[in-house]
Amino acid sequence: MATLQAIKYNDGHLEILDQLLLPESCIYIPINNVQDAWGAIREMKVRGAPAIAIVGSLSLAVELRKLAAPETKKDLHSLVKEKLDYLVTSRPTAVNMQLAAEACIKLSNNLVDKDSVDAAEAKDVVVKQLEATLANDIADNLAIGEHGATDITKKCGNKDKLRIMTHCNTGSLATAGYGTALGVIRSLHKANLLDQVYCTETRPYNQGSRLTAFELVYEKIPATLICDNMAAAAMKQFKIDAVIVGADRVAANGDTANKIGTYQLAVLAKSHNILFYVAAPFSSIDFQIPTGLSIPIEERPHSEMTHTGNIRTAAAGIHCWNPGFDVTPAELITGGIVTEKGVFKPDQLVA
Ligand SMILES: CSC[C@H]1O[C@H](OP(=O)(O)O)[C@H](O)[C@@H]1O
Repeated sequence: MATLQAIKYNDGHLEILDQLLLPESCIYIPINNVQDAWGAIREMKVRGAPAIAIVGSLSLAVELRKLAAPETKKDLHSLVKEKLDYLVTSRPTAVNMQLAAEACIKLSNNLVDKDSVDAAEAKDVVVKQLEATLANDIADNLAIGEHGATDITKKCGNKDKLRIMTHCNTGSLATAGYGTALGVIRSLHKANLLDQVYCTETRPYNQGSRLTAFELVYEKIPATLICDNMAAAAMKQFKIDAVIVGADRVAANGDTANKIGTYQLAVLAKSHNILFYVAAPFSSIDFQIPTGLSIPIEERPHSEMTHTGNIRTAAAGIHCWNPGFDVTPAELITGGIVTEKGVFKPDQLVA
C-alpha cells in the first residue's frame, strides 16, 4: 500500500498536504514560491526536518523554472543565496534546510567561475540539485528502515515480535516518504516482526495523535496511542523492547535535538533498561557543532499550549513555556543512531 504523501511535486508544480487539517481532512495546497513555503513551514502546515528542507528547496525550484535565464551567473548566485538564506529563517532547530541551502549556494557559487557553463545552463544545474532532494530523501529513508530493523532485531535477541515506542511524527508526513523512525517501524512491520507500536500523543501540537496515529491506521500497522504522561507506565506494563525517535539536529558528538519530550523518554528508557534509538539521515547531522549545547531551540506560540483549535483549555493569563524541542545527550542513545549509511554509536559519527 502506498504511504501518505506530504509533498507532491511534478515538473515545477508543488503542493503540500496541509497537516494542520489532519486527521479530519486531507487537503493539498499549492506552494508557488519561497514566500509560500516559508509561511507553510512556520505555521507547520508542513513540518519535519527532512520535509522542511525538501519543500523549501522545491519552492525555489518552482520559482527558478518560471524565471527567464538570469543576465549573469553572478545574478543567479545572488538570487539563489537571498532566497535560501530567507528559507533557513523559517524554523531554527532542524538543520536540514540550512545544510541544503549551504550545498546549493556553494554549487551556484562554483558555477560562477565555470566558463563552460552559461547562465541558463547554470540555472538548470541549480534546479536539478534542488529537485533531487525529494528522491534522495526517499532512498535515505528506505535504507534507514532496513538498517534500523536489522539492528533492533539483533539487539533484542531476535525476538519474533517486537514492541516499539515512538514519539512525535517521523513518517511520510515528516519526509518525502516512508519516514525515519517510522520508516524503521514500517520495515519491522513488513518483515512481520512488529507486535505493537506505542505512539505518544506528543503535546502540545499532537503530532503523534494527529499524524503518526493517522499514518499507522492508514497502513493498518498495529498501534496504540498513549498520552505523553503514560510513557513510563507503558514501558513497564507492556515490556517495550525499544524506543525509536527522529531528529531535527544531531551534533557531532551525537547529542540530538528532537521534539520536546524526547529527552524524558530517553531517561525513562534508561531506567527501564530499554534500548533507545535515534533515526536520522546524514542530512540531519550538523558536524559544524561539537555538542547539543549549540543547537538553537525554537520557542513556539503559547497558544499551541493554551488552546485546542479555537477552544481555550488553559487559564487566561497563565505564563507558558513552550520549547518545540529538547536535547537528548548522546550517552542516553543506547541503541545507536540509525542512518542511511548504517547504525552508529553516537560518538562514531563521521562526516
Ligand atoms: C523525520 S524527523 C521529524 C522531526 O521533526 C519533528 O518536529 P516538528 O513536527 O516540530 O517539525 C519531530 O521533532 C520529529 O522527530
